Amino acid sequence: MVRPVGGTRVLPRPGRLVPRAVVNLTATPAYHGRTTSGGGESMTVLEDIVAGVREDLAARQARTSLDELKERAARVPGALECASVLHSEDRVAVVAEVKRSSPSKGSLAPITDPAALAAEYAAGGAGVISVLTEQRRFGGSLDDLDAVRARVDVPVLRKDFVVTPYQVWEARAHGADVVLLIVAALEQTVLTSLVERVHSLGMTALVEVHTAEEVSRALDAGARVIGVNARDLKTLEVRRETFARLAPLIPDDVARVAESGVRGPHDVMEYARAGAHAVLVGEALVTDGQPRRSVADLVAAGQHPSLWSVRPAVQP
Ligand SMILES: O=P(O)(O)OC[C@@H](O)[C@@H](O)c1c[nH]c2ccccc12
Repeated sequence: MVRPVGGTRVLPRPGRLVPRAVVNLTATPAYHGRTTSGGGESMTVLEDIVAGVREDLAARQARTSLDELKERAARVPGALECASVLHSEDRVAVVAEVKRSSPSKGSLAPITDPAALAAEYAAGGAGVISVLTEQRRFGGSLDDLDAVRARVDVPVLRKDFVVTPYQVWEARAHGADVVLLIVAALEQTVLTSLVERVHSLGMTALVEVHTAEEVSRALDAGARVIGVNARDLKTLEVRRETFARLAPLIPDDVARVAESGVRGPHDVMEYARAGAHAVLVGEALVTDGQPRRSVADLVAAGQHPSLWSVRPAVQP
């Protein structure tokens, strides 16, 4: 096994307070189910996004060699441990996302200062900050990741369409602690080797699933943290019941993250009752104009005593 680069830091407490981020409420609906880009053939949204990601990746690889990335990764502080945050038995962790736009809604918020927004999230009690780095459809970048990493002390998730080990090294070189891997975008052998690569660099893989079959693939690949995305990546519709359907297939020693569709505290409690250890929230936090308070409300909902006195072990 490869040793974690730079060792593992002890998780510090959430970061300092900064002025509230300014966010904008405009959203441009831009629904895409199937597209015809990418050579004229009909592609799913996921395939289309991955094709763009591969092009952008080729450009970065031409600029920065893997060896340079590895040197950079060796110089940054080691990845933060986040199993305890994402797998607590007495609270639901809130993973708060820096997300400018999405394929389903178009522009959500300009987010001119992602670090300030992340600091607000951390001040509100977010356990992890998720940063979209995909550029074409989500308006993110590695610069956003750098800015957020430099500002907050809580674990940071690189949210992108990771299909090569180069992107995993890139995540580490830019200070990420957690890397998203989407089962639907990866062949099983590639998924398994990417999970191993993420773990060998001391980071945590958040392995995203949409179906029962993908849950088994995630478990076979060695996932310790599984995210059930309620948004169907083909149709882009949110179906919150997907989490309750798939959660019983995920054993208790694996952290269950409910992704997408959290509108407020009520949804956090619903996901918690269905067995979520964490929730991942983007749109609701970037569009409501008071990110610190909104995160704090979600955190409070996830610690509600009624959840922990009644929460049953999830039965298969
Ligand atoms: O904005 P929402 O509905 O709160 O969803 C957040 C998050 O789940 C979503 O951004 C997401 C989940 N998986 C992804 C994979 C790629 C890009 C984005 C995502």
